[in-house]
Amino acid sequence: MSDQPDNTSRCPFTLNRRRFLQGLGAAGAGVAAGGLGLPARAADGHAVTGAPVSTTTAQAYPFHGRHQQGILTPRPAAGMVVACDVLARDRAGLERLLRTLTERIAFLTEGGTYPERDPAYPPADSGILGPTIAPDGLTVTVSLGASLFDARFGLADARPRHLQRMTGFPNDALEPERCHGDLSLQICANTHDTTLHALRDLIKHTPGLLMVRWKQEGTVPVVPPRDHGPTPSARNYLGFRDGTANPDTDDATLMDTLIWTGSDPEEPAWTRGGSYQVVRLIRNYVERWDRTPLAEQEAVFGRRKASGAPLDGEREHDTPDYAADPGGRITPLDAHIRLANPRTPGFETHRILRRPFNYSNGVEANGQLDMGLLFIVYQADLEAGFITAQNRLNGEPLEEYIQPVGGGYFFTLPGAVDASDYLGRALLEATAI
Ligand SMILES: C=CC1=C(C)c2cc3[nH]c(cc4nc(cc5[nH]c(cc1n2)c(C)c5CCC(=O)O)C(CCC(=O)O)=C4C)c(C)c3C=C
Ligand SMILES: [Fe+2]
Repeated sequence: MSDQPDNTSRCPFTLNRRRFLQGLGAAGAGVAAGGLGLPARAADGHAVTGAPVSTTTAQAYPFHGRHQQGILTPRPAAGMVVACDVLARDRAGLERLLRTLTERIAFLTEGGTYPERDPAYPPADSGILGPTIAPDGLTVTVSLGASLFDARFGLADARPRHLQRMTGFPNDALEPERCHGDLSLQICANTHDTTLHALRDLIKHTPGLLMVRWKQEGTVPVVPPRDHGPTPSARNYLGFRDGTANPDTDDATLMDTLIWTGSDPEEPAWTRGGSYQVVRLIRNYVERWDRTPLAEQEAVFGRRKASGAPLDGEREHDTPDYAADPGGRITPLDAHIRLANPRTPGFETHRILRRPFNYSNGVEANGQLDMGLLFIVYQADLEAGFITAQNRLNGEPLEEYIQPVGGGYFFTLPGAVDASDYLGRALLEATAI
């Protein structure tokens, strides 16, 4: 017998009452639904509470390959970075963790049905996407922090050459509880729920091995499909198109030079096919920004706000010609894009691949919106890439409107090439005693 109180006499939507209303004519039912709480229906016949429909749930990125997914893969609408502490006590535990992550990510990114369990036990899955999950463009990218290469697991001699603990830059106000980590998970998908589902699955399968340290979720605004021409870059929360001047990810030779570790003979051999990941949580002071004149906003970035074009061009992908403007009359010398990439001979080796998401976390005690950029970049050499760019940007006019508050440096593991491989295998084999 149920231990719930019998509320039927007080409930306004009893079965009998529903049956009565269903017997009304269409017009009468419409009125009644609005007034009495029956599921309201839109013109296309969907109930208000029916699930929103997506056409991209079947989209899948193959998990196995030389490189992990989530780096050259186009940014989807939802992303998050989760930094974790590794709780495993020894190398066997670390191997178990890496094998489990590999096996779970392979399943989650392909999709499938969870096994049914004896109801006396917890279900196999959180169930937030139902018993069968679709891939929904999911990618999970696993990277290691410098702290994992301490004395715990005997990895110290195999640390990637440039991997180090992130240190503060002059404009930083880093919050310790939102910095660093032994391991980062970058989780991206077409919908936010798919990223959260993946995270809960990974946590459920790694008890005693992994603990979340901090997490930042983000989004990218979606645009309608276009009939012709390239899709313009998405906008950040300062209203500017962000990502325009990224290196061409279809150029495999360029990616081998700029993004994938492998060409530097000083790097440990196991790192081949990986990449350095930088994550920065950068607060945007949007109230101040929204009261700044348009001309000043455009001078801060060196680009037009509406089109994303450089100040000396007309279209988003026009190339700025700084050589023709040595004094900075058109594009100020301290404009963000001019500092970040002066486009001088030889500077190509310092280019980075940016893959940021916008974040909105709520409200500060002073009533200001806590919004910003979950800035994620990849490069083959951390010092030649992010650190060089950030040092050039120190003191830029944009700093009046932004403040980095967290993040970390990580090394993204090479991919698992087939079903017999696992993420981190080459590292563990290279350091086997
Ligand atoms: C250290 C590297 C960088 C940080 C930190 C950074 C923060 C940051 N950037 C924007 C907005 C834009 N950035 C743009 C271009 C751009 N930014 C960097 C580097 C960092 N940005 C680079 C290397 C470039 C490309 C420069 C070039 O090659 O021309 C742009 C312009 C459009 C584009 O190319 O993407 C915008 C807009 C914000 C809001 C921000 C911190 C909150
Ligand atoms: Fe930038």
